[in-house]
Formats: sequence, structure tokens, C-alpha cells
Amino acid sequence: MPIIRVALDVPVNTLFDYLAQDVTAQDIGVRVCVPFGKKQVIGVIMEVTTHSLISPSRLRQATHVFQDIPPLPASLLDLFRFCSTYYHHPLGEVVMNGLPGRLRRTKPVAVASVAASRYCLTPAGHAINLSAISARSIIKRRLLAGLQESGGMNIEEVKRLSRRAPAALQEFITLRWVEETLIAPPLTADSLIEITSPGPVLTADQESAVNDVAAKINDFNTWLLHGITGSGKTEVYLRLISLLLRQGRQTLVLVPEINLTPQLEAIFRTRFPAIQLVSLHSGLTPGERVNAWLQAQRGEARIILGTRLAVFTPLPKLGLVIVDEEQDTSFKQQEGLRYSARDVAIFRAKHANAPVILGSATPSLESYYNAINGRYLRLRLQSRAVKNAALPVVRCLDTRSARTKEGFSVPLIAALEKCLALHQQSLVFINRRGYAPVLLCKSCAWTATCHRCASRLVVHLREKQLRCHHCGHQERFPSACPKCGDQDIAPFGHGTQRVEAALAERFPKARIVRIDRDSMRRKNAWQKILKDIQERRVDILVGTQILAKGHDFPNLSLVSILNSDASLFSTDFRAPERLFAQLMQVAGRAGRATISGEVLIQTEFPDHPLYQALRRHDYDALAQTLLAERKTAGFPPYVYQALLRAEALQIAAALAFLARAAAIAKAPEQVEIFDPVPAQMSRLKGMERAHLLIQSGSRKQLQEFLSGWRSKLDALSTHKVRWTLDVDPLEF
Ligand SMILES: Nc1ncnc2c1ncn2[C@@H]1O[C@H](COP(=O)(O)OP(=O)(O)OP(=O)(O)O)[C@@H](O)[C@H]1O
Ligand SMILES: [Zn+2]
Repeated sequence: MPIIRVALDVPVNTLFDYLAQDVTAQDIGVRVCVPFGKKQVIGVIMEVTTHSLISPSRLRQATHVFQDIPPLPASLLDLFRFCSTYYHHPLGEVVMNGLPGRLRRTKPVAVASVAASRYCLTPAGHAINLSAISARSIIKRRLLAGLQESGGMNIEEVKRLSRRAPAALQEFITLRWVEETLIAPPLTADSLIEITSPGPVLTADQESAVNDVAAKINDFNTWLLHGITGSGKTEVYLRLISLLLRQGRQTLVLVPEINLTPQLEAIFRTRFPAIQLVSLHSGLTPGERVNAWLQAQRGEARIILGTRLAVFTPLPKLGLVIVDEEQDTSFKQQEGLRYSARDVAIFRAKHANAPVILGSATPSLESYYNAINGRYLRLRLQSRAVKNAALPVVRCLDTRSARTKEGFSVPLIAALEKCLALHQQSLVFINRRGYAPVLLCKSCAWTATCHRCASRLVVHLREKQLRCHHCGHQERFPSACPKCGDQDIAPFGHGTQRVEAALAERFPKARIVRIDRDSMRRKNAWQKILKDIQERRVDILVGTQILAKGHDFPNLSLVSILNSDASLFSTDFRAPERLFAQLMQVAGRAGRATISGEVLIQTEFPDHPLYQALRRHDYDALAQTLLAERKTAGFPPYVYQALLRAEALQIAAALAFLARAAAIAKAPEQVEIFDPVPAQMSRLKGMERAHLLIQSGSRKQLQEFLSGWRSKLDALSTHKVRWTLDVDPLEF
């Protein structure tokens, strides 16, 4: 009987052997149910063979081989293998965590029920009052409420309400309360071309970028599309995608934030109305997700738009990969398999022999370095795309000399006032949510800290709470200082809520909207706000970096930046790069259309090179300076790094483990191992954290060393210590 080698979601880097009847090499990539200990678990067949190191008498039999969907394609299995090798992470975990939740259950997916239709209330349905339905018809009530709240459901979602909800749905359809709309039907390759609506005339920069890539559209190259904010990078993507559509191929588009997907999705859908586009992000229901994934696997979905996890979508006709805002740190997963979706995307493109485009106004220094040394091909867009739109004027407001009131200097208030008078929109950027970052006792200097993390609790005044932004811990706002009993405790510093309150007081008539993770929690909150901004029902936006990225607000003329100085002097060597990117991004929201823009930065360090470069919109100057510093200090991109992270209840245990790990390392000369140190965030969720930095000038040497070391680490006893390897770490 054939033997199958199965990837299982267990933290050991090995495949598991089972006997399976009638299985052939054709079944590689198929899901199987197998006994594991006393349980039945799901796995994926990675190999089919005839011999095993385990004696035949001890081999167990696979319980079930699924035939519900086609096998995972070999290219996806190769991608999983690459990630397992490069990130030194158990293959089974890589494979299983790369699959949608529905494919990880020990039962088949109901492909027949895969939602192709959406059910929405008709005007008649909307007019029905819940109370009009008998209180005993619980299911009908629930369904109606569900349809009202969601604005539309697919059959999966209906079923989740109740087993009998589909019957109620049928009844509603008969009553004409509900109508069914088909989600775009599949198309044949030839019918695609004519359906794209035309775009604007390209700018000269856009045209040459499109032509350069188009000339090599069927070859692997990594292109860095370095275009200033508002230069029309999206249009370049659209033109290239349309080329690929004509070849009947698929494009994978990765974006950093789930918030960005609806906007981009709308742009793509308008341009390619008849094309199957699926969008993959954490906001989908499990049914929607597996459905989108299967459409991609069948090659029906031609454009796959998604956040980092989408990099693991099966794409049989992959022809182009786009990573928008490639510098964004959200492409890096910070737990489990710590992969960088951008880097994995490059591997994918290479494997598919397809071009990959990394787009940004402020590329990561790694990508920039690769572009200047010729490993990547650089495309530049140097002017704004909309006719007569220019980059905003950037000025620093020196807060050493000017007094501020509730965080605002007099000139800034005046600028906001002027904007309001002109009926233009302004944006106040402060990258800290909550009311104030610190709660301070004025008599004994006590500050509120999280008992689980090495962090301060943030004041959320409206909710009368203190919250930890690292672990989510919440507690009541104390009435007196717990240390000295004094009642004179007060919020210190500013967050978005406080800025919003101050503005509301200063400009009582202005329509102010706060945009941060707290205000965005409700479903569809973002779409509603975007609409309000676009339709000019908002005067002042107050927000964190959620606002900074990629959005196009044509009526926005003033951007002001508060409290960015702290990041100038961070211990993290990547902090200046990130701050600069963030400020360039947020500054880039101003003056994108015909009205001109202005950016005001309140700072005590107006002469700092970072602000100087920002004033001149000079990314290259700053990048060169930072690269020179990195070279001297021996930091990436001049070296390659990995971290061995350890956490334990006692810091001593974590450090001791790391010391033992270092002792067995036997690193070659070209690989340097540093001493174990506590992490920058030394305590998180009740665990003490430390790490060991390993670095080398050669990626190959580092990788070879890590492979050997990883198996020795597996053999170390790790009493009460949890450890992981982080290759190309971004956080320390
Ligand atoms: N060739 C063109 N002619 C006229 N308008 C254009 C052209 N190309 C793009 N635009 C418009 O320019 C604006 C900015 O484009 P887009 O949002 O793609 O910029 P971007 O390069 O992605 O900027 P950012 O980095 O700030 O996100 C959009 O409103 C877009 O419709
Ligand atoms: Zn905490």
C-alpha cells in the first residue's frame, strides 16, 4: 500500500507517514484526515512513496482522503517549502496556517454551497418593521435583522443564523422582500479585453514606467516603482494589469491595510467591471474567504487583492505581482511564521517567472539599496499626476519659541481657521490614540502602568478607562493616586481623543471626525467616513497613521503634524526611516487635486535633517544619509540579521536559555552572535522577553548556520521557555 507523507499543524519540523489506499502521485496536495495520538487531525499530502523509516507494523492508516476540491498546486507547495526553509519554521505549521480556516477542518468544504449570490433587502423589505413579524417567528426576525444590519448576506451567512434560515429566506424572496444578485460570473479569457473602461492620458513618467515593465512583462524582475505621493502609481498598476488580463493571466495585489482594500477594490472594479476580482483580508467570513480562495485556485479570479496573508493564495495563472506601499511593516507577520509578505511575494514572482512591482513614495531602505545597486530595476514618477497639482509646501512651526495651548500653537490654529473659512478640509495627524498616553500623579510622580507589560496605560477619558495598547488590558480610571492617595492625578500628553476635544472646543461649528483604531472598530465605519469626507461633510480630520496611507482626499489642503519629535530619538535604528515615511505619506495627502496644499509640523527641532529633507520632499537625500549611518554602524541592508526570541515568566530563565543556545551555536567566522539581552518591550502579556541577535554580511552563510543551529535548538531542553527564530526581524 502506498505511504503518504503528511504535513500536520504541529511544531515539529517533520512530515508524518501514513498508509493510504489507492493514493497516487496525483494526490499530492490533497487534504487528508489522519489519526494523531488519540485525535483525528487534518493534514496535506506532501509526498507519496513506498517506503518509510517507520516499521510497516507501526504505520497507521489515513482515515479519509478528501476529494472535495482539487489538490493544492505544486507551486503553492513549493512556496510553503521555501518559507519553511528560509524562516526555519516547521513545514506542517507553514502549510496548515497558509490555508483558509474552512480547509483546516476535518470535514469537506461544501463547494456546492459556495456563495455565488448575495441576498439584499428590496425597498419593500426595508420597509418591513421587525415588530410586524410575529414574536414566535424567531428565525424570520433574526434573518430580517441580519439583512438590515449587514446590507446583504450570502448563503453561508444566512445558514449561520440558523439551520432553518434558508427556508425563511426563500419565503422572503417569494414575498419580494429580498432579491438575489449574482456575484460576477466567470468569464472566458477572450471576452475580457473589450470590457475594460479607458483610463486617463498617462503622464510622461507613468508612460515610461508602463513601457519599461511592459517590455519585460513575461520575465521575472523586481521593479521598484518609486513615485512621489499623488504621482499616480495606481494608474501604472492598472495599465499593467490590463496587459495581463489580455494574456488571460492573474495578478496578485498586496496592500498593507484592510482599510485600503475597499478603495482600491472600487477603483479596480470600475476599471475592469466584468473581471472577477476577489479581495482577501481579515474582515471576511470563513465562507467568503474559502470561496475567494477557490475562485483564485480555479483561475477564475483574475485580480486577487489582499493583505499579507493573500500571498499564500494558489494562483495557477500568475503573471504579475504588485506590492503597494512596500515599506509598510504590516507586511511582516509578528507571530508564528514570521514571514515578510513582500519578500515572499518576490520569491513567488521569481518562481512563476513573472514581474513583481514594489510601489512606494518612500521605499524601505532595503529596497532602495537594492535598486541603487542594480538588483532591482527602478522606475521613477517625479511629479503629481493631476494637472497643476503640486507637492505641498512644508513648514516647521518652532514650538520652543511659540507657546502651545492644548497642543496647538497660535499659527497652527490660525491656519486651521483659514482653512475652515475657505471650506477646505484639514487633517491633524497625531500618531497616538486615546486621550493621553500617561496618567500622572502630580504629587508623587506615580504613573499608571500595565501589570502585564512594560508599558504605560493610556487614558481613555470618555470610557473612564485606562487601557494597555499592547495587551488590551483595561481598568477603571482611579479616583486617587494608588501610591500616595493624592487626588491630583491628571492625564499628561496628547492623544487623538484629546486633540479632537480641544478642536471641538476651539471650533464649535466645525465638523470634526476622529479616525483611529478605536473609532474604526465598527464594521463599515471606514466606508461611511470616507464617503462623508468625499462628499464634504467633514471639515477637520483627526487621526493616526491609518489616515496617512494611500488615500486620495481631493479637497484636503492642510495637513498638520503634532508630537512627532519623540520618534527622532528612538533606540530603534529603523525609527527615523519609519518616521520619515509616515510623515511623507501624511504630508502627501495635502494638495492632491487642483487646490494647493500646505503641511505644518510642530516641532522643537526644526533644523533636524529629517524635517529638512521633508521640507524639500527629498527622499533620496535622507535615504543616502541613513544608508551611510547604517553602513558605519553595520546595520541592514549591509548585514543580514536573525533573532532568537525567548520568553518566560522569569527573565533569568529566558536569558539562561539564550546563553545555552549561544553556547551550542559554533558559528563560523562570518556569522556574529551577540550577547542575550532583554527585548525593547521587555515584558508583554505577563511574559518576560529577551533575544539573541545573529548577523552576517552573507545571507547564504547566515542561512546555512541557522539550519544547523535550528536542529540543535530543537534538541535543547526548554523548560518553561518559549522560543522562536525571526529571520529579517523588524522589531527588537
Ligand atoms: N494620468 C493621469 N491623469 C490625471 N489624473 C491622474 C493620472 N494618473 C493618476 N491620476 C489621479 O491622480 C491621483 C493620485 O493618484 P494615486 O492615488 O494613484 O497616487 P499614488 O501615486 O498612489 O500616491 P500615494 O503614494 O500618495 O498613494 C488620483 O486621483 C488619480 O485618479
Ligand atoms: Zn499590557
